[in-house]
Amino acid sequence: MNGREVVSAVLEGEFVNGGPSARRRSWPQRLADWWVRSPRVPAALKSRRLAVQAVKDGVVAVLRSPVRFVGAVVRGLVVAVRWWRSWVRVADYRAAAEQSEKLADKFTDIRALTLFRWKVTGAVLSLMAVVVVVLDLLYGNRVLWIGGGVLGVGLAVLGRRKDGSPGRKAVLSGPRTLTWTMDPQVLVDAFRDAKLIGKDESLRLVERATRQGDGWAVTVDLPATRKAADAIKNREALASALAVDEVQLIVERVRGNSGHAGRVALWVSDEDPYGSPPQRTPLLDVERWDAWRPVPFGRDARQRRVDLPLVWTSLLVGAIPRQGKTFAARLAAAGLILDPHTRLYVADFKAGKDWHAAARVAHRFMTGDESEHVLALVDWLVELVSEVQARYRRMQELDDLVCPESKITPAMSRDLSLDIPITAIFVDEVQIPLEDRTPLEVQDKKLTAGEYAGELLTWLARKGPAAGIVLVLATQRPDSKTIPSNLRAVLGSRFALRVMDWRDSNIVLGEQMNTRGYDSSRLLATHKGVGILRPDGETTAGADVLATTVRTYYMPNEDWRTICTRGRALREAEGTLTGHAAGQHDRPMLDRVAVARVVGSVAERTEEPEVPEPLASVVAYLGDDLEPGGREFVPTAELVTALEVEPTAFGLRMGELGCRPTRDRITTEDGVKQVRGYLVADIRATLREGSVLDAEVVEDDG
Ligand SMILES: Nc1ncnc2c1ncn2[C@@H]1O[C@H](COP(=O)(O)OP(=O)(O)OP(=O)(O)O)[C@@H](O)[C@H]1O
Repeated sequence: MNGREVVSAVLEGEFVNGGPSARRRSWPQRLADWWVRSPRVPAALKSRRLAVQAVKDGVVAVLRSPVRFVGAVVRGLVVAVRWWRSWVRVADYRAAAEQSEKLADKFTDIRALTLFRWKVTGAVLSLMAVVVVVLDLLYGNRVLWIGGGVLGVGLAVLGRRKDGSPGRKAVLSGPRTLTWTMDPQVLVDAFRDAKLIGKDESLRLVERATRQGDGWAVTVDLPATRKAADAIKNREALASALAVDEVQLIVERVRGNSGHAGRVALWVSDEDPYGSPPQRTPLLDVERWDAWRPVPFGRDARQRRVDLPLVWTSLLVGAIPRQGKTFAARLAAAGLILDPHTRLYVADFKAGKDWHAAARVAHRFMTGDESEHVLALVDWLVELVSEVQARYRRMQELDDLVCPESKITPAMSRDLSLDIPITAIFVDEVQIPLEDRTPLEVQDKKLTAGEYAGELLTWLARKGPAAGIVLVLATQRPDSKTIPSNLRAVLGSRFALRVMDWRDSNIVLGEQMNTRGYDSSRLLATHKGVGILRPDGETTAGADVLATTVRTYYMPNEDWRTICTRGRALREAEGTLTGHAAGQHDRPMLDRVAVARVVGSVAERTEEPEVPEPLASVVAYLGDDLEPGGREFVPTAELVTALEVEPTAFGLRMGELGCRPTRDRITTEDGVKQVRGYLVADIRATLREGSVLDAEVVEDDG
């Protein structure tokens, strides 16, 4: 099946979702809707693709039936012989005698019975032989055929595969990888082994395994009360049960009208989906791009295109060195470069060659990692803050037709007379300016250049997107000290390539993302350019998909240069080449005092005490449950598992912070139990003492 079909299969679950307009629908639409959703209508009648699949399955079933019949007969024969053996040996009587240690007493009885059963066997066989010979003489060969046929069917029925059918289980069952495509029972066993369903529970197959792209796809319904989200979370256990590497297994929820909270779509790739050579960016084939369209970013494991929306959001890229951060940030830049109506600010603190070509198109450009560069960045940010304020003032003056909300629109961004183009600022290795300790005095307040840059960036990420400012920050050090939590909380899209551990991954992707099954420290070092993308808003994978593993397109320097040259030519043609690229090296005109005042007032309001770990993780984990009316009690075991912490150290640290555990009753699958845990009211009280509750609610961007 080709790639386009794969995408449409996924979108099927996404788009049928009715908005407000879906309320008043005509009856044919409602009938169509019912048809798609009804469990009574066979899946094969719901779509052309499924019908074709059903026909193919039918043909395969017919072709395979002789082989399956012979298999069933052989199994039936084995079952029959085993049964006869245990009968003739009087196995049940013998076992009972053995158990009650009376085997010696009963030995004579058993022997007599065995002898008798042998005789019965001999007599029956002789009788059957005589009957067959006589019938054969009377009616000819036909009897043998009919007898053989009846016996074969009988044995096949006895040997058919069914739950609990007798037979030995192979200890080494060979590669399980593809068996499940033929035998759904293997899939059920895998879900059981992965503890995603109970021993007595089963799965409902929504769609049989079908070939999609370079792998197999199957959709199943979990039993009632089991959640698809848990299947996603425990993908690794499932991959182990199916005997594949976890990068080969994609588990997704099916949402919308044809999905529900317990419906899971699985896709198992034949081989490492990121093992093949990377693809080049499709932007190379286009003359120009529209910044308002999501930028082609990469492909997921199933080779579905993943696009990244940039306008109205901001992006944080984090990873350990040499994993492809700069390459990823450049992909985002490439889309904007090919739109002549965007203005670019590029600050390359990596000070390498990677960004060089952008100097030809950027309104402001610098490369270097000295203090002077950090101060220059601060100036740019001050300039942008004034610009954002000026834009809001200008938007207020515009009539409702041009500017319906206090937000930039595509038409406004392209109107040269308004002069409010989409403006993107790219800062590579943003940890360098953020950690800079050059002293600054802003409005009589002494602070470092790093702190001020952090405040300005936070202000821009918060206020800028609606005014057309796009922030793209890449960092090698995604720790909480380097990127202030206030700043992280307002960066909408995140892309985490490989990092050192799950904490760093959560810092880039958002609190608790590891417990939801997204941990970029699990990515392989050899998989360069592969990362977890948590986009802001709708992507091609659908608005409901929390995050996707993406392999970015490969855009080496030569392609990057081509795109920058093309971007320059477009700007020259449109008359939008400005600033650095146009040879104007003037320093920005700055109203530092006014900017310090607006940023300072926001910064003061948002300056909140940090919640220490592990309390911060507990708070993030509890989320809304922390509010009054949420949960009253949370077991320690649950927290320890969810946060992946060492229990003793966790208990000690929580104690130091003022949270003492208590015992309470909880209802589990095995009945009511008394367990240790924390009262949520106590956690709330501890936070309030440190007056940090509000702070963390802002910070909890997960
Ligand atoms: N999508 C991709 N496919 C294949 N290889 C890639 C991809 N993206 C990046 N790479 C490779 O990864 C290498 C490192 O990329 P990049 O320079 O972007 O890393 P970085 O994370 O920015 O490193 P540093 O932290 O040192 O700045 C590149 O040389 C490139 O060859």
